[in-house]
Amino acid sequence: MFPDSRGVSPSIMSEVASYVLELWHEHRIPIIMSTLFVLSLLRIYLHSTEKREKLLVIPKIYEKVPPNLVAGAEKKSKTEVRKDDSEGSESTGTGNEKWRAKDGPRRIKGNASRKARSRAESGREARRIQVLVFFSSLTGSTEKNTQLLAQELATALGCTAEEESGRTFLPPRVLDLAEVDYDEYFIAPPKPESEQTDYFYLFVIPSYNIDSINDNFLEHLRETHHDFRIDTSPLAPILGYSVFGFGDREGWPTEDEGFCFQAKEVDKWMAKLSGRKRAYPLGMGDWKRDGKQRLSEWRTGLVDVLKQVAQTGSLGDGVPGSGDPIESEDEGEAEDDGEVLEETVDAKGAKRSSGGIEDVEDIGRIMELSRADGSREKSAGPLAIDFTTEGKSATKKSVTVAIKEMVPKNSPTYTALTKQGYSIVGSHSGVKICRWTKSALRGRGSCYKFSFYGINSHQCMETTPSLSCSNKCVFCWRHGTNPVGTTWRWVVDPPQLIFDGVKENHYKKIKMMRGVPGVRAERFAEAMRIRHCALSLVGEPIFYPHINEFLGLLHGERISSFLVCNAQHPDQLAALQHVTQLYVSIDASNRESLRRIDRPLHRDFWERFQRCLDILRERRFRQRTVFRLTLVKGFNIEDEVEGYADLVERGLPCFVEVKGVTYCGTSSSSSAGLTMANVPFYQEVCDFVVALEKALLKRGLQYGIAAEHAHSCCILLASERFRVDGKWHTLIDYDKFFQLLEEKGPDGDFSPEDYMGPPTPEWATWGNGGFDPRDQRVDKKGRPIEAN
Ligand SMILES: Cc1cc2nc3c(=O)[nH]c(=O)nc-3n(C[C@H](O)[C@H](O)[C@H](O)COP(=O)(O)O)c2cc1C
Ligand code: SF4
Repeated sequence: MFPDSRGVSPSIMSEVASYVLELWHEHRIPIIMSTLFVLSLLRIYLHSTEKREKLLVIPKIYEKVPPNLVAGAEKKSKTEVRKDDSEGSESTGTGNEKWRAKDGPRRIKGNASRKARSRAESGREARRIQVLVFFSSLTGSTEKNTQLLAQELATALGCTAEEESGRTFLPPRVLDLAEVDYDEYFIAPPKPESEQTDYFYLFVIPSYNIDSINDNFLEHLRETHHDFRIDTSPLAPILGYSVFGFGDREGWPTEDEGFCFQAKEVDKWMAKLSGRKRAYPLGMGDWKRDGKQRLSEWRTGLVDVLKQVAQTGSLGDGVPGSGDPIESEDEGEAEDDGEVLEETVDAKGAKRSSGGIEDVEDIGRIMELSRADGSREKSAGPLAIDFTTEGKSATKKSVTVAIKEMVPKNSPTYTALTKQGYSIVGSHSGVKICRWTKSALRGRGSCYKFSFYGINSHQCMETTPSLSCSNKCVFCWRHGTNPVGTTWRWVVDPPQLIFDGVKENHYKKIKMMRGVPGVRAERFAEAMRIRHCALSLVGEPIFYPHINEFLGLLHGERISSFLVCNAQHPDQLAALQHVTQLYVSIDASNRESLRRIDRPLHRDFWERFQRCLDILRERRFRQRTVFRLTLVKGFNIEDEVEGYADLVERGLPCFVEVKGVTYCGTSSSSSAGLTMANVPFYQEVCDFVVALEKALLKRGLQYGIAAEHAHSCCILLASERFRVDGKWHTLIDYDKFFQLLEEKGPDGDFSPEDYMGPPTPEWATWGNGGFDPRDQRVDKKGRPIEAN
């Protein structure tokens, strides 16, 4: 071998080469790994020190998302994957760096948008709302109605095409479901043309039981919901949605038979896709009859909601179940303004109210003690007034003490009552939506007062100006949490404050129902005008020192008053001015039974009770008086018929309402030994009423069984004064009542007959069950449930 030109022999070179090759073969993996590692480090270093453009993966609409939301916003961009696909590899249109879809299955997420949405909902920035009105139409009527709807919405929301800039609302856009690309609107909200725009979806859908565009559309919604690549709520970024359906009652008389069934379907799928953003109840109208009127009511309600959304950026709170796709069978708590028997002790509540200064009753006791000590505090507040003690002691008890609030905000009583759904107004008043109001809003039946007296449950407010009571009835559903006492020793709130507060809270609670599936748009709209007030919630309304002024405020707004008192405050009863209907609870027929059932705090409870009956007798031609009997098996049914007949003879009420106690589930009443076994069967209530009627006739008293509401185990006996030409007239002419009141004043001389209404509807009379035929009660399989 000869050395090469550099003087290295070829044999040495070949040896070196084979050595290197050998080395490579032996260590190639560590070498490759180390090289890759070093390269990665180098890349990371260069990347972190590089001066880069701002990361612009966020769609322009949410451009100002704070840095901590950038990651979320990146996900948001993914929601547009399908849209991007449909647009090829074009930019998203914002001019920003586009998001490139990767190969393989893609997941479309709505949750990132939720972050952006919550920001949008915070209302911190002036944003625009784009209402999109989708419709379908085969024969054209829905299209016409939708165009008109959009124009009316534009006017009501204050936006026109010419004046769009600077407005909160952009002019609504009408979109035909036969023409739109579903992917563009129903996989994610579309990309807005301008920044700061949020969407609100409306649908006007006629139903067709033949193949139509509706089927394609519904199929798309269904598929989107079930597509594993797409989040279950990809439309969550929209502000809200609502659906109106057109149908034909002639061919499809009821919902079960298919009336507006496709609108209901759209409503259901949109609830799922939007993450429960039903902003207003599903509206339905018969195109031949009430369609236009229903659509206009629906629009009016929607405008309110849209304005609220514009103001607050959100739909506001809803009751549990709001926005759910379909109705649940649960109608909420089983309480109403009747008496409810509960089964077991609410352990928590009971514990809380048993120790320390936890109850107004305790506060009262402590005040008594402090008085006994002689340690009277000087107070700048109003004097304590004893309203319940007669004559002599009234002045004596006007002791100067520091007046406290009945239910202070920081008290366990307040917490317990609010937990049970009460809104506390001021310091001693409360309001709550009763189960019948909710039920009527959903078309599932009204309370017995609709059948007997024509009270619309969905327009009825249940309230009390005094949460305190002087009884501790065993069947009281107040979980033992309401304050009790025999005298008023608390701060007295002015009637106007209470009136404004209870109305405000009632409406607030009604509004919280608007996302609940099954709520009927027309009833929801009607519910926004209170027409009746049941003063019977919890506590004793006539305990409130300004009850007459409070009634004046109710009547001033033409709200009828049904006042229930416990027959323990004769002085207040005597001073009471006109109410639409005056109730006295008659929980037992004799002293011992009353003591056992009502557990009254007054020692002279029986005398007070009897005085109240006498007052009712005197007033029977001025007030529409009612005895309310609540039957509790084992307590006040057996062998008491004669005793009750005696009481009726003494008080001569216009009506006697007999109601079986209602079962509720939890209670402090178990301490009184009550169980479900104490709830009488409807047949037992019927038997009792028949026996009572007989006992009354035996005494020569002209009463008869006028009406029934089997659904709530309630039967009405009425004086013959309310039978005209052989027909019962238990309904009330409310307009006439207000007219008389306005003409003659709150102490005016007019009688219950003067505002007697038309005949009791046939379906409500004795033997016909009494279930409101406008409503439908169905079981889980949609089968009608017999009302009686
Ligand atoms: C063939 C046909 C089938 C229909 N099916 C239903 C139905 O199942 N339920 C319903 O409530 N209305 C039904 N309707 C009534 C329509 O929904 C109603 O007439 C609607 O106003 C039509 O709207 P359009 O003129 O925009 O197509 C049907 C009407 C037709 C002509
Ligand atoms: S009268 Fe009013 S508060 Fe009472 S149960 Fe009926 S709807 Fe409810």
